[in-house]
Amino acid sequence: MRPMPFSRSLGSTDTVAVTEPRMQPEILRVPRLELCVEREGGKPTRRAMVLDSDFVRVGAHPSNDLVLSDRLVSRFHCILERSAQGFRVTDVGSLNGIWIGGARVRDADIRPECVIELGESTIRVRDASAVSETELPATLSFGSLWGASLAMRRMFHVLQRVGQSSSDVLIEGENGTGKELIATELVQRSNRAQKPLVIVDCGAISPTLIESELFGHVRGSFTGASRDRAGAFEEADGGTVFLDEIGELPLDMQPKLLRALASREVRRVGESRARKVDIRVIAATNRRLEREVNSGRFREDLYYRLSVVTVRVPPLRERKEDLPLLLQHFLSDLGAPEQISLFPPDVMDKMMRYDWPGNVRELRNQVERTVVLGGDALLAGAEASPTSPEGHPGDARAAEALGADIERPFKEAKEAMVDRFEREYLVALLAWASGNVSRAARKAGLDRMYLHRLLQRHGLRRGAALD
Ligand SMILES: Nc1ncnc2c1ncn2[C@@H]1O[C@H](COP(=O)(O)OP(=O)(O)OP(=O)(O)O)[C@@H](O)[C@H]1O
Repeated sequence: MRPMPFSRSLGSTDTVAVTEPRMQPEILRVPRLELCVEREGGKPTRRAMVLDSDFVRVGAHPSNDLVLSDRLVSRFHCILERSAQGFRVTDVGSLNGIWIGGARVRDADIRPECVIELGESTIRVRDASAVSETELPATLSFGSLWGASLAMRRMFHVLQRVGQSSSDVLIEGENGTGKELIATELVQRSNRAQKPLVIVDCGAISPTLIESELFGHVRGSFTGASRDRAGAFEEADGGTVFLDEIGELPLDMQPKLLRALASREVRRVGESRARKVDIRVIAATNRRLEREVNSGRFREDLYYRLSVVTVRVPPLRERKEDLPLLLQHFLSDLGAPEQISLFPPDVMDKMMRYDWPGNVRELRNQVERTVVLGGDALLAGAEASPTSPEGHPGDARAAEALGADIERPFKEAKEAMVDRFEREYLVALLAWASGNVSRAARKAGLDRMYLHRLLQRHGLRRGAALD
């Protein structure tokens, strides 16, 4: 697909007109901040680091970018990152908090000369000679991922480098920001592209089954284990395991995963023999794992192991300049580029003002909905909150299309309609997820076991499903 011409603004320092992806690298001027530690653990000090990457982790643990030796600073205390407004500091669940100007703040936009207090340490934020120059490839896409914002283009740059390496990767980002798409693109660029990619949704598998899903089991090792079965790690041998929603992994499974990652060996449930596996692990989460570590829900050592290479995907509300390009992309994908006329300037204005809590997935759905149902659908979607009880004007038309049969008693007609709906929904859902029930359950927001039962009821899946 080729995006239509549009222009993007990178802020006051830099406005560039973009017509289509160009091959020449481009010099981007990126504002920088300097972080000066003026007090550390109660003692005066003077050390500085320049913040010209997209985020910096601050805390007492050695894996942070800025490590503070202070007994009152948490292992993972706060994050300083670029935002649409400039820079932001966010407390990631520290015990003693972050303080600015005598007030405890959870997150705040920061400016040069702002002083952040944590424990018995202080960091002064300074302007680091205004800007740094970064050479970025002048591309607006990374495979099927599109983005024109500075944040996305910097991420594409990082992804290009990560794609060429074989290291494990952690992808962090809110729901619908494209984490799975990134994982797929990374796999396609790696020398494991022709080897299996096994996706495990740690959030959709019951805690009692997750060990078997990951590492396999031998017959009789638990009720329902009627035959030997290889787990995801063995199935992916030579290829990649994508551990989605890694933040949901039960605490008691975490040391086992850590051992498998460190040794590249797995033991099936009920078996003492270790089996060697050659895998690359890509993990994704919509949680701030630092916060999970601080609250004891995620093991520090596993986080440390997973986060060696971290890619952070910014939420769509932080990069609204991506909207026109994404819109063009989705319209082209739908084979309806001319439907851009459904998005006149007043609609674009509303889209720009909307926060997109469901991120790019929500945008994609809204665009599809608008193309199918007409302009009203998107206006309503962008104005009402996603949980708005008012519904969309298009719903009336959609209900009519359901064809309610008044020749039958209400109860019977309703049951028949629900039945038809369930079946159609499940068929489409399974097709979308290429038969992968975990993925399907996650997309539909259903418990995996419940989805299995539904599939069985509609004759869409044979057998007891899990074994
Ligand atoms: N930058 C992008 N360019 C084009 N399409 C995108 C982009 N980001 C996300 N999408 C689309 O948005 C939808 C959601 O993406 P994806 O499933 O990868 O998100 P996710 O972060 O893994 O979500 P979740 O955490 O809910 O599983 C997909 O249809 C994907 O193709």
